[in-house]
Amino acid sequence: MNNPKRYTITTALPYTNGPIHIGHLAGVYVPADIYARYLRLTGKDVVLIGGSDEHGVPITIKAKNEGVTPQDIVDKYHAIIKKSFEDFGISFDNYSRTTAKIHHNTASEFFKTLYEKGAFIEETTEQLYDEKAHQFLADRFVTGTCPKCGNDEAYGDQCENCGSSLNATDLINPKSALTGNTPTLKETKHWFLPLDQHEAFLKEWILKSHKKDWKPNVYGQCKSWIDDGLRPRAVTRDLDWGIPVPVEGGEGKVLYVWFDAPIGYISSTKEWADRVGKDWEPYWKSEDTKLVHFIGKDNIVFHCIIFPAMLRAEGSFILPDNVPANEFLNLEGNKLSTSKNWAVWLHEYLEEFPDQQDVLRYVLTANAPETKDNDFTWKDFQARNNSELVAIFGNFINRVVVLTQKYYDGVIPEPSELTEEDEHTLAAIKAYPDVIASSIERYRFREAQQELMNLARLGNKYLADAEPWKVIKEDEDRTKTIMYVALQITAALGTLSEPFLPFTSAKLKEMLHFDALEKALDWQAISEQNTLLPAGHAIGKATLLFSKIEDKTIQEQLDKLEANKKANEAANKQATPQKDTISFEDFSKLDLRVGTILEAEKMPKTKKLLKLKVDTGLDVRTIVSGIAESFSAEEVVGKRVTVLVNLAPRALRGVESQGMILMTETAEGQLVFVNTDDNSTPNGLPIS
Ligand SMILES: Nc1ncnc2c1ncn2[C@@H]1O[C@H](COP(=O)(O)OP(=O)(O)OP(=O)(O)O)[C@@H](O)[C@H]1O
Ligand SMILES: [Zn+2]
Repeated sequence: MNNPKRYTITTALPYTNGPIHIGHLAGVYVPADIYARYLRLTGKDVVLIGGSDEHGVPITIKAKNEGVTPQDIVDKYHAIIKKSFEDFGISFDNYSRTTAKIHHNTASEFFKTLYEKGAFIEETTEQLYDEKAHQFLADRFVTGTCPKCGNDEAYGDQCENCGSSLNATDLINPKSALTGNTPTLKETKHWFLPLDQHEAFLKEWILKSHKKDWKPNVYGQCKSWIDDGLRPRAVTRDLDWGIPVPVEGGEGKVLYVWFDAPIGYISSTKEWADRVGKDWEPYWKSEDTKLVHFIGKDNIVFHCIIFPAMLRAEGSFILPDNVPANEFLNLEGNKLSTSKNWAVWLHEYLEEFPDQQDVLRYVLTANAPETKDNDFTWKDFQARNNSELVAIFGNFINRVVVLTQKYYDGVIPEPSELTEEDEHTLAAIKAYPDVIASSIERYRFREAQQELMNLARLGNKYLADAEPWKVIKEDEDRTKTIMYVALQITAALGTLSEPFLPFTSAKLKEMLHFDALEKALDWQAISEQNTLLPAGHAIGKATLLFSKIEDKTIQEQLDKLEANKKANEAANKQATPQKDTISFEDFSKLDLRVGTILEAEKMPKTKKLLKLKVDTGLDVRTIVSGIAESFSAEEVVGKRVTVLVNLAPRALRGVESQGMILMTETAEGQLVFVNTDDNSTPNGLPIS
């Protein structure tokens, strides 16, 4: 859309079953924030909308597991999420939540309007029912095998392996997530959005009109959905957590979370408009408004197919101009996961890296999963900080400001004659706003940030070539000109860095005393004005913009991840189920004795086996034991052990083993000897 009058920018509503992690930031919030900040700098009318998504099944399951109410869960995470976004500088104009009254009313009204327009079909169907929990099962309440790809852990609404959207009844071998029971089928009435009736329109709108301007990953997913054939989709659920279905027959039912969540963008806009005294409607209903949804790839179908179908069925709303969905960010080679605690959590980062928001923003943008999944590694984080932010950006600013203070007490000198190189450099500055803008407007934030860094590189190179610290010894006038030109670059960086590095930009503007300038240096000014910082303008002292990150800091983060992984494995390790019952007679067949290991040697060419000589009290015998990965031969000699002495002998790698040493295994995979607690027990005592 050319020259829209206003922009409504929405960001996926984070689900309040956990805090924000770097995947959310890279996929959604950082690019949206860059976009919004850039547009504001160019004087556009922008509203950046966010809020917490607080309904749906996973929250009720989490509440049940923790013995608290769903409201407790969402209150907790909403607070953490909201605060961490603020501290990180995501410049939401409004951040709301779907449990807010304004949202309940808005979503309820929206449903009623569609109902009255006859936009739904009502159907009594057989749904999965858990007889033990006395509850219908949908969405995350059921798991089973995906009919499309065979993934055994598909959910009742979606398979995360192949991305298919499913109905719970599609699952093969469904299981209740509440009780583990195999559900039965029971009749219930629901309202469906007949997506098939919108197919012709969606084909025209997406496949024809947006073939060129939507990202190939987004277009491709939409095409495959449409080519697959769209089917009616239930928009209500049998559940007691959510927005009650506001029509006759809706008792005990709520709106499907994916029906109410995108309406959350509208209610959040209303909340904002009320607060600032504006009219919300143009932001959603006016044809000259550009609506853009920032999301991750798993949300494409909801924003490109289902929500547009809802908006169109309602009739008075505009549709998104673009949905620049990102692919996924991974962490150190593994999928980010809230439930598995495999993440870098924003609220923790903010504590552990105080005043370094921009470093994370920078790295997430430099490595953004714009066209394919990407990996975040702490080593890359360190390298980009040290060799790009510190060595290029920070270094350039620091040198210029320090020299200006040293030579001219911070007052910008009067330039004399400009060389060709100076003219070139000044002309190059003017080109940057458009170059960066063009990338941002095509949602290529990595490329845009690269260009910003190229401007800092240009500054570094200019300074290195011109060598003012040498020239000052012989030519004061020339030095003044060099410093003047270099200072113009610092000023351009002050403005152009704002969308990407807002905290740094603020510090830089402060350092360069932007507020004492006659005319504000907005985006356009950089390309229009010949002089950004005029001679005679006084700047402040150099302050540190970025600092080196040491290996130790990175190692601490890696250790923390490793510890999380271990703790998670331990927590997830389930108690081994009990084996079949045996009789007392069976048990009494086992002859267990107290013994002592007398000798031990590693079996050649094996990883696990130790050959042991064990005093069983009856005799000294050879036992081959698979414990070499946990113990060395030396450390087991003298160990008191429990031995099963009447196990039929068997040959292991050519050595006959005459019995078995009893061991147990910890969650971390460490073997532990089963032992009497009294080390003076004589060998050979039977255990019974
Ligand atoms: N690893 C990731 N990379 C990029 N985007 C992501 C990633 N994880 C989530 N997102 C996006 O962030 C937005 C908010 O995510 P949401 O709160 O729904 O969490 P989610 O998808 O359930 O992820 P998780 O289970 O890791 O918390 C969504 O648009 C989602 O697509
Ligand atoms: Zn699948």
